[in-house]
Amino acid sequence: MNWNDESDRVVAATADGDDHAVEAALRPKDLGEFVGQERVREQLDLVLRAARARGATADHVLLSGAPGLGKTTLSMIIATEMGAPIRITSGPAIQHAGDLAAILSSLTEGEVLFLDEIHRMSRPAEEMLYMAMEDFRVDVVVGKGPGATAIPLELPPFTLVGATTRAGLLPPPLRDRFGFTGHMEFYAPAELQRVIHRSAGLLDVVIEEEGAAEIAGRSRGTPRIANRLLRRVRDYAQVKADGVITREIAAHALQVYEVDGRGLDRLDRAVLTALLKLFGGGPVGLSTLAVAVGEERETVEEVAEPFLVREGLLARTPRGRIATPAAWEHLGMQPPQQVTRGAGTGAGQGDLFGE
Ligand SMILES: Nc1ncnc2c1ncn2[C@@H]1O[C@H](COP(=O)(O)OP(=O)(O)OP(=O)(O)O)[C@@H](O)[C@H]1O
Repeated sequence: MNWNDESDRVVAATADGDDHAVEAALRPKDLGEFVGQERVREQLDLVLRAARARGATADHVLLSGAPGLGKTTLSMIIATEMGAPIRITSGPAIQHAGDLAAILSSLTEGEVLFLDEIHRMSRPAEEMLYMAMEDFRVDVVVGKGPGATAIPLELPPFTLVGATTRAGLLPPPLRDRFGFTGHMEFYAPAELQRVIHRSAGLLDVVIEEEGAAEIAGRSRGTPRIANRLLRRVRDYAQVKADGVITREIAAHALQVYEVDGRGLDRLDRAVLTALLKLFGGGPVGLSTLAVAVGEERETVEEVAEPFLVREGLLARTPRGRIATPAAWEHLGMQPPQQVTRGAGTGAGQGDLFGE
C-alpha cells in the first residue's frame, strides 16, 4: 500500500469522507458533554459565563492542538453556549482579502466565526482580520491602481474562533488579538474510554468496559481515531460475533486492521522493525531508513515518525534515527549489547532535531 495519503490509514488523525458523515452525530453538544481537556474547559467556561453575564459577545478564542482533538467541536459548543449561530470556514479557503470581507460583512451580531487552519490564511486576509478583530471594522478597497479607494465598513461584534495545529506559526500580532488561547492536549486512555462509551451509546452499540479500554489504548490519544476504531470494531462484532464488543472482540478486530496494542499500524511497525533488524537500533539516516522500508523519505518523516517519537519509541538525534529501549521491548526483541549501554540516547536526549 502507498502510505503517502495519510487518510488511507485507519489510525490517521485527519478526517476522511466516512468520518465527516458520522462525526456530526457524535459531537458533544455542550461543555458538560465534552470529555477531558479539563483546563481548557474550565477556562473557557469562565470566559463564556462572564460574557453572558455582561450581555456581551465573547472574546476571540484561539484553539491549538493536533488534528482530531476536538477544536471544531469546541467551536460549535462555544456558539451553542452563547446562543449564537456559527459560520465555518478555513484559512486555505480564504485566498483573497475580498473573500474574508464578504464573510465578515455578512456576520450577524454575536455570531461565531470558526476559522480552521488559521495559519494558512493569505497575508492580505490576515491583515484585514487584525482590524476586524480589534475594531470590528474593515476597509474594503474599491477599484484598482491610483484610483483605488478604501471604504470603511462597520462590522457587528462577533467572536472569532481560530484553530491551528501550529500555534508557533501564527504571527504575534494575530496571536495577541485573541482574548483566550486554549491548548488542546492528547487524551488519556481513561478519557478516550469515556468518549468511546458515549459514542457507542449514540451508535446503539453494546460495548463492555474492557472492550472500550482495549480500543482506547490503541487510539493514539485522539478522539477521532477512537471513534473510527470503534466503528471498525462494531463491523467486526456484527459480522463475526453477536454484535457485543468485548475486550477479546476488540483485540481481534484491531488485529485484522493491523493496529497493535499501542496503536501502531503496519507502517509504524515496518519503520521500527527495519531500524531494529537492519540497523541494530541505529543511528541511521532518514533516507537510508526510508529506502529500507520502501517508502518516500517524507512518508517516514511526516507520517510515521511523529507518533513513534511521541511514544518514546524512536528518537531523532544529530547522528540519525535511533530506537529507544522501549522500541526493542515493544517488538519483543533483544537489543545488541552496545545499544543497551547507550540506552541513555533514548527519547530524553536534549539535542533532538529533524535530520
Ligand atoms: N472531548 C471530546 N469528547 C467527545 N468527543 C470528542 C471530543 N473531542 C473530539 N471528539 C470527537 O472527535 C471527532 C473529531 O473532533 P473535531 O472534528 O472537533 O476535531 P478537530 O480538532 O477539529 O480536528 P481537525 O483539526 O482535523 O478538524 C468528532 O467526532 C468529535 O465528536
